[in-house]
Amino acid sequence: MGPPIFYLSQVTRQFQGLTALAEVNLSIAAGERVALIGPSGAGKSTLLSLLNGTLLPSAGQVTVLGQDLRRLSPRQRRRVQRQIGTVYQQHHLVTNLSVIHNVNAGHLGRWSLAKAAWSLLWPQSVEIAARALAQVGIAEKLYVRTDRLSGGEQQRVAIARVLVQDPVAILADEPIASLDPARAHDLMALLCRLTEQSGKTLVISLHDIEYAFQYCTRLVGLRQGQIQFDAPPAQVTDAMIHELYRLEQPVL
Ligand SMILES: Nc1ncnc2c1ncn2[C@@H]1O[C@H](COP(=O)(O)OP(=O)(O)OP(=O)(O)O)[C@@H](O)[C@H]1O
Repeated sequence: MGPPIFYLSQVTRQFQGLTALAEVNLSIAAGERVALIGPSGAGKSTLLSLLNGTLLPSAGQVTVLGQDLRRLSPRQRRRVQRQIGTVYQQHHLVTNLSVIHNVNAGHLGRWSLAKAAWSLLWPQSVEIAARALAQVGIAEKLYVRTDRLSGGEQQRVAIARVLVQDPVAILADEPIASLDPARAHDLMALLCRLTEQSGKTLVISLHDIEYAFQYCTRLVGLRQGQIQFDAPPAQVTDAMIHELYRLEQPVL
């Protein structure tokens, strides 16, 4: 097995005195499909933000593609960050622009300002955008205004934008939370297919654990900022899940 894509050693992240993650150790290799599960506030989004460098740790070390993000200049850090694509539940699309502009935003880290500006008038890299849209199953929407699409289609545009970026790893924060079960399964299957085909790594936070069991190769259970278990689905028992989501008993 090659060097890990993500490596966290004793990572703690605090927000104004609140500890969102505490002394987390985690190593994720190329091609893994890792689900982050656990109750609200467990630290799943915080962990994803550490993996893509949106947040830096308060203590400990986060290594992405062999680079310690805290030791890099902003420019070097951006170069590493471009290799990590993130799909958010709120898709962060500019909905009054056509789909192609939103997909092309995946190039922005690499394009010059002039090319980016020019692309607003004359879309560049049409073929690449069209291929990405075909991969997510909405090839015909290339020139449609983004706000004319359904929520599920907009989610696919967000994934196409990440594909154009051609990242080594895809992170997804609750990507199926607003979808009905049929569309949620469809999207999970799509994310698996896209990452499996190209050997990309997938790290995905999920509220609905059924999808984690069905589609991921590894489940990381987070509770109160700590990893409670880290195992393949076949080794995760009902008792472990029950314990993960257990409500705290109020102190009387
Ligand atoms: N920017 C922030 N400022 C202050 N506190 C934060 C910030 N981001 C997260 N937190 C806190 O850190 C803890 C972990 O939050 P996080 O969003 O990572 O959890 P989560 O497991 O993703 O929850 P959910 O499933 O509800 O999205 C929570 O107590 C949250 O309130």
